[in-house]
Parts: sequence; C-alpha cells; structure tokens
Amino acid sequence: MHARRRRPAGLFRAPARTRTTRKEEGASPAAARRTRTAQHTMVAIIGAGKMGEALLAGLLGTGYAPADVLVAEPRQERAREVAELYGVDVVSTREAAKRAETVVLAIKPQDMVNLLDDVSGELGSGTLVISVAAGVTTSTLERHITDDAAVVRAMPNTPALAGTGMTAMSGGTHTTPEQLDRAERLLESVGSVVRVQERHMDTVTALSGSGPAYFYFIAETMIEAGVAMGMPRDSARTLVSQTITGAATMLNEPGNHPVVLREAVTSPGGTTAAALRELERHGVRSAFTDAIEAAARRSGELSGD
Ligand SMILES: NC(=O)C1=CN([C@@H]2O[C@H](COP(=O)(O)OP(=O)(O)OC[C@H]3O[C@@H](n4cnc5c(N)ncnc54)[C@H](O)[C@@H]3O)[C@@H](O)[C@H]2O)C=CC1
Ligand SMILES: O=C(O)[C@@H]1CCC=N1
Repeated sequence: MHARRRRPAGLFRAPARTRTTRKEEGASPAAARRTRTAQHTMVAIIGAGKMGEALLAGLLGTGYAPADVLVAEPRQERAREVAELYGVDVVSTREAAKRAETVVLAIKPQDMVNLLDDVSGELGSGTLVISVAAGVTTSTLERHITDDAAVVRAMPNTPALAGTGMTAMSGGTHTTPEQLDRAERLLESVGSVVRVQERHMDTVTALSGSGPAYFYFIAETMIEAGVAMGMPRDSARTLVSQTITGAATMLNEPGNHPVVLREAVTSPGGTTAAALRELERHGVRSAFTDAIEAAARRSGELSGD
C-alpha cells in the first residue's frame, strides 16, 4: 500500500480508498472539502485520537465526504495532521457541537463530564450525541447534557479504520427509534453493529472493544516464538496474521463452533495437542477469563455515575 501523503505519526494507516479518492476524482482538495453528500447529516467527531481517527477514516472510506465531517481536537499538531491527511475541517469543540446534527464523543472517559458541561449549551435540541467512551453510561450523558437529550452509548473497536469494526450500541431514555437507526447507520459505515441492553455494555467493552488488543498480543507472542526458533520476522508475521484471518473466517461461518474447529486442528497424538496441553498447564484459559473480567470491572469504574 503506497501513501500519497505523509503518513500520520499515529498508529494507523488509512485505507487506500480514503487517501486517494479525492485526487483520483480530479477534485481539488478545497473543492472536495466544500462538497457535501446529499444523504449524510453533518457529523462531528470530538477527539481525534486513535478511536476518533479510526471512525473518521472509516466514515470517509465508506461514502462520507470530508465536508460531511467536522473534527475537534485540542492538540494542535494532531489537529493539523488530521486536517492534512483527511481533508476535514478541524474546529473548536464548541463549534463542532453547535454545527453538527450528530456528535460523536471520542475523548477519554475521565474527560467526559468536563466536556459535556462545556458543550451542552451548544447542542441543538435535536442533536444526537453518540459516546464511544468506555464505561460512561447514558444516564451520565443525559445528566450532563439535558435530561431529555438524545444519547447513544456505543462501543466500537479500532478495526473500524479498515471498515471491519464491531460496534455494540444502546440508546438512552429519550432516544427515538429514528435516532437509534441514524446512529446504527453511521456506525455501520465502519463495520458490523449490534444493539444490546446497556447492562451488557461493560462486557461488550471487555470482549470486542478491548478484544483486538488480545489478538495483537497473541500475534506478537507467536511471531516472537517463530523468530526465537530461527524464522525470519517477516515470514513469521505473514504466517501468523494470515492464520488469524483464516481462523476468523472459519469462525464466522454460520454453524461453526470454536470447540469443533479446535478439535479439527487437533490430530491425535500430534503437535496441536502438545501445544494445547502447555497452554492449559500455564493457565491461559483462566488468565483470559480473569483479564476479560478485569476489563469489564474497569469499564464499570469509568461510568461517571
Ligand atoms: N482505542 C480504542 O481501541 C477504543 C477506544 N474507545 C474509547 O474512545 C475514547 C478515546 O480513546 P482513544 O482514542 O484510545 O484515546 P486517545 O487519547 O488516543 O484520544 C483522545 C483524544 O481526545 C482529545 N481530546 C481531549 N479533550 C478534548 C476536548 N475537550 N475536545 C476535543 N478533543 C479532546 C485528545 O487530545 C485526544 O486526541 C475513549 O473514551 C475510549 O474509551 C472505544 C473503543 C475502542
Ligand atoms: O482501553 C480502553 O479503555 C479502550 C476502551 C476499549 C478499547 N480501548
């Protein structure tokens, strides 16, 4: 994949379609910035960190024009980087809250209450507020906007950047079915969406929100094991990442169950059985269970309630 513009200092590489579309269409960056699409309402992303960028890149890669999206980001260097890379306008947090019909809050949970208290006066009465912050409940959002605010608590994950995200969402007390549909459509532009009861959102956060990190951790460990046994790093990386992709594809087939899939790999007296015995001996299963419970507990602590 070749970048035409400077790559951001952040972790992510935007999909090629996001970066090149405007130039390939022959539009000047300024013209592209002014041209809004007919089907999308104005979206503001407040907080252009890792998740904000993943959502921004995902939206732009799936039909949103730069003119449909405003970004608010107080770190100046980061704001410049995002404006340059994606062609979006970066404005103040209050201006973003005022101008957008849908406001996505992608700041740290610990900063949420201060931010809401700062922008609540700018939000229009019909504005839909979607928070992706871990733990922060819809009741916290409502309390710090207005009691009848339309809010959605969503938990995406970073593969949103590549359009393969997994998001779970639940609405607040006053969110209408149309507003839930609007939130779902927006989040669907960066991957799959499920609606869940809010009482499950801490578990969602521990499973799919933090989940990519667990797989990267496993990938890193497997690659290093291959390198330790003499395999060139690039080859080990290719083997491991395609194995994860292949396993995910199999798991996604309807009717396939992880236990059955694992048994199919485990030949009697063979290599997989030897490996799995070591994983069980080291308590990897209970380590994962404890880790996921810890993540859910931490999400609960960040509620703001
Ligand atoms: N990183 C991930 O995989 C996921 C993160 N989340 C949630 O997304 C939120 C952001 O997380 P990250 O992107 O990882 O953190 P981050 O620290 O990379 O990004 C937060 C961004 O918000 C900006 N910010 C702070 N105050 C602001 C304000 N008043 N107005 C506008 N921008 C402001 C910061 O400068 C920073 O760029 C968190 O609430 C997290 O729980 C949710 C799902 C997955
Ligand atoms: O680590 C975190 O708190 C965020 C929420 C889910 C993934 N990253």
